[in-house]
This record gives sequence, C-alpha cells and structure tokens, in this order.
Amino acid sequence: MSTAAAPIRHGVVLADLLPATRARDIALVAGGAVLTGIAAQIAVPVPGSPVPVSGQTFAALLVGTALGARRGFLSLALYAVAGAAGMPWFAQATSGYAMPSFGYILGMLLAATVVGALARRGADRSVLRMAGTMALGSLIIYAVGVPYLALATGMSLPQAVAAGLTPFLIGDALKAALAMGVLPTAWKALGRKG
Ligand SMILES: O=C(O)CCCC[C@@H]1SC[C@@H]2NC(=O)N[C@@H]21
Repeated sequence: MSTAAAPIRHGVVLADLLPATRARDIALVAGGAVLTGIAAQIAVPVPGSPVPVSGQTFAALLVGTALGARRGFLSLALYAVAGAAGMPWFAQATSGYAMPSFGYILGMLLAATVVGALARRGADRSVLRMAGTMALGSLIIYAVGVPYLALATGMSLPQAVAAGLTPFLIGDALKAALAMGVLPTAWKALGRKG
C-alpha cells in the first residue's frame, strides 16, 4: 500500500463526498453512534480491570475522521448521552454514567472531534498521516479515561495506568493499523474515480 496522499480536493472529509443534504448529516450522525454502539459489543473482559477491550476506539476514531469534527462530535455526543440515559450500547451492553470506564467515552467524544478537525486538513489521506492521527486520538482517549478511572475507583494513577492503559496497547495498535488501511484506501479509491 502506498503512503502517498491521494490527490483529491482539500478541506473536505470523506462524508462530504456524499450529496449535501440535512438528511445526509442526520443519517451520518446517527449512523456513527450506532456503529460505535455495535463496535462496543465486540468486547473482552480484562481480568483484574473494570475496563474491557472493546472495538469502540476503532469506531469512534473512524467516525471522527470520516465525518469531520462537527458531525463526529455530534455522533459521539449522541452515543454518550443516549448511553448515559439508558441505551445499552456501551461495552458489553451496559449503560449509565456511574461506571469507572465512562471517562473513556468522554475521551472518545473529544478524540473524534480532534481527529475530525485534522482529517479536514488531510490527516486521513495517507497511511503515515493516519498513523499519527490514530496515535493522537488514542492518546486523547487515555488522557481522559485513565485519570477518570483513578478518580472513580480510588486507584492511584500508576494503578489506573496498569489497569486502564497497559493491557490495551497491543489491541489498540491493531485497531489503529486497521483504520490506517481503511481511510487512505477509501480516499484512493474515490480519487481514482474522480
Ligand atoms: O464501558 C465502556 O463502554 C467504555 C469502554 C472503554 C474501553 C477502553 S477505550 C481504550 C481502551 N482500549 C480498549 O480496547 N479498551 C479500553
């Protein structure tokens, strides 16, 4: 796979290539939330940690990059608010906000917004750029999720890192590698057509 950026219009994200209507934006925002909820069900408990391995990070960062900052924020906000209000689409079909992993959801909301803003500047056009985008997005998720985990459980910060960051690094790297393939490939395919 080439690491060269696809030659296509600047200042647009993938979703902008669809015909611009309000219905498009509503469907994209709702669809991004549903996709994140489905990815959250691909979850594996981690022994000794209240935080599971889950597919959410992949979905949330993909939604942000593909939809852009505004729709990415709205999509993850819909996901967070509906889940907090009782929709059982957090990891392992849970809901609510009184759980130690809720900080990761808030981190995903922030991360989707940031990677969406970067994608509009071309950060999703090549494998190398996507690697940086995914790394930054993951960093944001942990920067919110790990301190929240420490506060919610009474763990020390090192304990929270051991329970809420270390066990996930390999899985998150694999998810990032997948996303690094998906977005630049989509741009390349669309660039060839254009
Ligand atoms: O309870 C939830 O729905 C949130 C789960 C958060 C899982 C976090 S996100 C970052 C890290 N990577 C994973 O695969 N799991 C954790």
